Amino acid sequence: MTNIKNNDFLALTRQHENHLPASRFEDNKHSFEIWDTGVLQVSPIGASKFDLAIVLSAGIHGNETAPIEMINELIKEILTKEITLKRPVLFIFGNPPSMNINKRFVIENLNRLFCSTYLNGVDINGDRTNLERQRAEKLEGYVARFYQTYDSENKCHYDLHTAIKDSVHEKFAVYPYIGNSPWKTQQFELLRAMDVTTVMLMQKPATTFSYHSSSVHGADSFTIELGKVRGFGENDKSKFEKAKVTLRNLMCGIDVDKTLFDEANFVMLKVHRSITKNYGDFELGFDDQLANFSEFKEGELLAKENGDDIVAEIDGEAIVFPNAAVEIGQRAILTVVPTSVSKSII
Ligand SMILES: O=C(O)CCC(=O)N[C@@H](CCC(=O)O)C(=O)O
Ligand SMILES: [Zn+2]
Repeated sequence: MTNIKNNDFLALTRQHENHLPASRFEDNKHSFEIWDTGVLQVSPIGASKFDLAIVLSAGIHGNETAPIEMINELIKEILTKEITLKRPVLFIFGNPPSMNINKRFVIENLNRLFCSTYLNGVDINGDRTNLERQRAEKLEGYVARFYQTYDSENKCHYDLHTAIKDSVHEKFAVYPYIGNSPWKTQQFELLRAMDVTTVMLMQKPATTFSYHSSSVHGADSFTIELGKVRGFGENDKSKFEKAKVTLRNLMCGIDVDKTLFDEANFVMLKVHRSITKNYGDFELGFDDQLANFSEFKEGELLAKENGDDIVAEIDGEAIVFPNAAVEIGQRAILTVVPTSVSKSII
């Protein structure tokens, strides 16, 4: 029997924002293990070998509520036996205390603390071990435990977000840097099924959750931006339906057809550069409301700091995730340019 009241794992998580004791229960189809607040492993009963182990995370930023609500609904469908999983899934609500204050984070951006970055330096209060640093370390441990438990041939991780700004391309994915490895048609088709046809190819390592799963565990891993930041209960669920159906299918063993891949169906972009905020007076050179993927001409102003202008280096350089309020030393703008994946894809 479930010990999740009203089958609402999000409510349980938010009621216990810092800790939930580990527990286990099962029905005739699935075993459920709560590992911590916001961390739930669900596994099909009866099989011991699986072709794919799936990590689904949301709420790494607490105010990005649409994917949090979507994942909660998928969990509810399992708990109420509406659907039956074919593959084990680790569900993660990343930062429950920040969900409860409707903020991106409490002290520090959790999505800059992975790959053991939580060990480095101190936060703005001089603290080495704030809750977000502790959470990053724990989440890394849970993901490792999950992938080690199943030791499946394939691993994937979809880290679901929503963006702060409007966006020329409403839904888009970040494909973490994978060195010389090829991009995967299967993954592009899965994104397309989710209604995500704009993909940003990262060109170097990062300290994000998706890069961590990709680089440490070899998972097919993505940060996926499904729309714009809104409060709990304010999201238009119809806009997330294709993402939800695709993830439900994946969990239930229904895969996309990778032979349908055609690059013409996508907007493929590669990161041209990452502009770091180096001084406290950093300011954007454009309207704060400008949409992600707005293009600039060579020489147009992107930002100013310490008396210097930072300008577009080439025509068509487009901005993504502009944020002058980040901490000094962090990424304040990404710029992207068109690219092709045709030379390195399987
Ligand atoms: O809209 C924004 O400025 C931020 C949206 C967001 O949280 N994006 C992620 C992207 C992570 C990645 O680069 O893989 C982030 O900034 O953490
Ligand atoms: Zn986010």
